[in-house]
Amino acid sequence: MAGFAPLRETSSPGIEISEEWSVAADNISKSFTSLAPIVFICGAKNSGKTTFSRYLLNTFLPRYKRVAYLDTDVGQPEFTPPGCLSLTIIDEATPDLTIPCLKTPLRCYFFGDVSSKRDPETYLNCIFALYDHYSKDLQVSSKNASTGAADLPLIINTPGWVKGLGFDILVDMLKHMAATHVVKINISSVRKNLPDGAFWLDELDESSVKLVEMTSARKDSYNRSVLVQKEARLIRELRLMAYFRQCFPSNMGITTIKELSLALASLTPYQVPISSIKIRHLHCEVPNSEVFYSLNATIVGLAVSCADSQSLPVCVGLGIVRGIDTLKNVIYLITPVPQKILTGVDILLQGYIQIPTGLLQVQGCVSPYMSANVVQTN
Ligand SMILES: Nc1ncnc2c1ncn2[C@@H]1O[C@H](COP(=O)(O)OP(=O)(O)OP(=O)(O)O)[C@@H](O)[C@H]1O
Repeated sequence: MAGFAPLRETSSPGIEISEEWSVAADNISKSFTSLAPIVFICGAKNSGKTTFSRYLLNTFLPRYKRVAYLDTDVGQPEFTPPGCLSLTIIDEATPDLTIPCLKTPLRCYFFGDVSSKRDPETYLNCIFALYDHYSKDLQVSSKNASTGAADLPLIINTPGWVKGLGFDILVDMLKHMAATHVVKINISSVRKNLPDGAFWLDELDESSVKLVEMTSARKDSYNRSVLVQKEARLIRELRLMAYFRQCFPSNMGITTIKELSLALASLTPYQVPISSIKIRHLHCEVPNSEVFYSLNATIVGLAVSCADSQSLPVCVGLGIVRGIDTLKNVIYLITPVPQKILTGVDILLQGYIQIPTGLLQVQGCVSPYMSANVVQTN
């Protein structure tokens, strides 16, 4: 029966891989010219881009051993907390296709927002810089000595914002990147999909890119896409909590949000001398007199400036500004970033990533992040 492609159960509960998906992943992983595949995955919201990316990653790994993953979905990144854009090298399969896991990226930039809407130019600059790092430094260095072919495939997962400015951003990405395959996942609600065909090319452009059009894997008996709506805000908060959970050893027995909020509130923070860092708000201007007030009780990107002033500062992780003492000239910071890396940090990047509300309420004490006298100004 047309449209009722057989579904394969995977080891991940609830995830089924259609034959269309499995054939596509297989064909892409076997297509090898002088370069390993560079696969750009796009499509409507909740169409399954991330799930297919994870599945493709697992398909690539036995063959290539290492896969580069460029995450452009700044609201719900795969391996980093929200607000980050990153390039990660993966060398082991994702055991569960439903659960994202945190990994240390090879390179990361803190964009500081959960959508590219407010500053598409900076967003694209970060993505281009990550892609260029792959194409100029990694793709070349990964060339197989005997075959001369590059052995490091790249998967690019993209956000589900495919209309208006979101569409223009996708086109700009595709024009910058030398993708070998563009995987377009369509859903049954046609008007929500990307345009048919090679939508990123101008009329006279020629391209050798292979366009792989496929449909979302789950369908109902009327062949309509079954889209599982995600609670984006909740997912973001859980990702941030999972990130800051890393401040503690895994055997510490922190299993609830309450336990985590208490543990974070009791953790001895790092003291960062104000004189050793620059503070930069990424998306708005803060008057000098308000900088510390605006910084207090926020999540910041911990960044290291580059010798080349044109390059974007590289983000090594996130921190919670626990308090600021302007008499002692120190900022108190909670972060899972190890001290030896933290000592290289010279910029705190502030954006719109907020402390999850669940962590602000600590039973038994005044919320440590919000107490009125944390910032001393005289
Ligand atoms: N093949 C599948 N089998 C079962 N569930 C699926 C499958 N594909 C996607 N889903 C579910 O649908 C939801 C959306 O999937 P996914 O996150 O992969 O979509 P997305 O296109 O990346 O979303 P977004 O546009 O928000 O980035 C998830 O809950 C996912 O588990």
